[in-house]
Amino acid sequence: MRILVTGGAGFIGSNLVRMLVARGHQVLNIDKLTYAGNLASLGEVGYAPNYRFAQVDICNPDAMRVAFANLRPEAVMHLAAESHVDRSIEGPMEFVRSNVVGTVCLLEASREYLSSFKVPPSAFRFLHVSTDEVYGSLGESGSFTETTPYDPHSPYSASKASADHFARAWYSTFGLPVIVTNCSNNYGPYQFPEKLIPVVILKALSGEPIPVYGEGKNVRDWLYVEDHAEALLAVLERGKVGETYNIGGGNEMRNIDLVRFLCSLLDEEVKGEKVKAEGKEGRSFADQIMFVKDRPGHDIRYAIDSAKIRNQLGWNPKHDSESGFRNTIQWYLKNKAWWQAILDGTYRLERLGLSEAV
Ligand SMILES: Cc1cn([C@H]2C[C@H](O)[C@@H](COP(=O)(O)OP(=O)(O)O[C@H]3O[C@H](C)C(=O)[C@H](O)[C@H]3O)O2)c(=O)[nH]c1=O
Repeated sequence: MRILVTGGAGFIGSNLVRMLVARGHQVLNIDKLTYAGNLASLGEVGYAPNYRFAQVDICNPDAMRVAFANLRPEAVMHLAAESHVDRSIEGPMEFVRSNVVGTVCLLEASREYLSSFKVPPSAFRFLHVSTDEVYGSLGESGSFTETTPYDPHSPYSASKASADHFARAWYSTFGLPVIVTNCSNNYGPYQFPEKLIPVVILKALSGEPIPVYGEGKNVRDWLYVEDHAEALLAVLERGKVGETYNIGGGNEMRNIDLVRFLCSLLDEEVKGEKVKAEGKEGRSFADQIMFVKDRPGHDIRYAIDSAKIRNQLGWNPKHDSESGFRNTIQWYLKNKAWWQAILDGTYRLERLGLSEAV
């Protein structure tokens, strides 16, 4: 398929693009390259004949017209978004602009493309990728289904909820063939070091305190990013237009249990000389855990019911928490150049197509 991916230089986007390109799809990756967009996350994919990249803001209608005309996509997979809850509390407006206005601009650009190029809706799909945070916060039991009413709490989840509503409105009102997906917490290679998993790994390795918000009792469901990418492709290929699909990893954990588990895996993976050299012999990375001020409005628990996508589309996550988290730790241990450049700020040069040596 010819697929226009938005946000393909981000964490989930780059993992998805890698998979699509490897499977032979023609991909045009549109990314504005804001702070978390990083072309280094795509590496060798950049040279594939079935991959192209354009640094484009989805809010720029002229640039989007050119992108649609160049690719003539059969599908849009919309992942471009501001995604970090803490940042949305610090500065909500960027979330409104990227997630709400950006999505509406893209819906409009898609509608205009179908009309200008006389593409029948049956030959096109718009996959809007969203989050389980739109459903709000659960108590100790229950899980979100596709019919759970929306109840977002953070500026981030409110912006995603709004975008979901706009996407569905373009289906109901204009007949744009929209499908919405809502996923749980993703983790895996190339995740920007502001989210919990890379924060834990990198703080542990640097010997700094590992911050756990509040008492660490909040519960999240963890989905390995490659399983998520597989789910998105299953929805694109076999999902029903106008429907919503929840995508969860089936790995619910309290934050503190997860952080302790990651520390125990790190103890095993970073053993021997390095640990000795840092004077940590006989100690666990868990000793670095520090409880810090809680996130305002911190949702207690997310749990997702993935029965619909499992039963109707035959998708199942392949990674359990042991294999997924171990792979992730090993990836961060092997790919220091990737994250060190982010910590140093030098990865920004990648966006300009320049190397550090220039
Ligand atoms: C960064 C950080 C986080 N936390 C806590 C806060 C959460 O309860 C949990 C995970 O936090 P994180 O910011 O990694 O992810 P969420 O706020 O759950 O949201 C994430 O998963 C959803 C589905 C999206 O849609 C978001 O885009 C994505 O960012 O760990 C800490 O305790 N310490 C830390 O240093």
